[in-house]
Amino acid sequence: MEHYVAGWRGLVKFLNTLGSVFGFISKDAVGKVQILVSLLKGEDGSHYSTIQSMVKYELENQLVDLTKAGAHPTSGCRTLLRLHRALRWLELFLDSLRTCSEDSKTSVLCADAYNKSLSKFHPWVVRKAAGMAFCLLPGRQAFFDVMNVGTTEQVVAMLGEAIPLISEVYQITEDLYAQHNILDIP
Ligand SMILES: CCCCCCCC/C=C\CCCCCCCC(=O)N[C@@H](COP(=O)(O)O)[C@H](O)/C=C/CCCCCCCCCCCCC
Repeated sequence: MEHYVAGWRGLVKFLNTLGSVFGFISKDAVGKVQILVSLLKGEDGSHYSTIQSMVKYELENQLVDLTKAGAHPTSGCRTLLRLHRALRWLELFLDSLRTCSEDSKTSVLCADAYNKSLSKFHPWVVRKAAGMAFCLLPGRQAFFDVMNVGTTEQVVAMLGEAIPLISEVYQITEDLYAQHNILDIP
């Protein structure tokens, strides 16, 4: 969990460099990361050291609203599920950035990745706001420059190593949530 949270913190830091138009996205992600950090550092923190232990603890102690929003709007399982869904967007987006041609539009790549993943969980107003923000994304080269990894070839190689790890984390979480039937926490 500590590493999961650290990963998201790094991503949010990157997002914040893209400008205030992404502030509403960053704010939501920061809020969710903060909830997980509070749980991890709280008095029951030992139960939050892994995603597996969190799921077991919260389900065994009825700390998750399973069918309708109720007493546990900030459960770890619910909060992490939102970030988990966003991780699929990230995986798709990074993979398209890695494989696209130099003149591809990042706004289109980002929107495609979003439409294939996260968008189905968002209401109309969030989808519209996200779509508008995507139009203000910098070009592929600017993305790569901010990453500060080196030449385009080096960034592409780095992404080639990172994406399978993101996919693995995504799949392990997806399987765990499916096994406990908690992929639809409201
Ligand atoms: C070389 C490229 C590196 C790319 C690095 C990208 C860094 C991205 C960092 C953060 C991604 C944002 C994560 C957003 C989490 C959204 C979680 C969510 O779905 N929340 C909604 C549901 O929450 P509840 O209401 O149920 O608690 C919430 O309603 C969402 C509100 C904000 C809008 C979310 C839009 C998400 C768009 C994702 C694409 C981000 C675009 C970034 C462009 C780089």
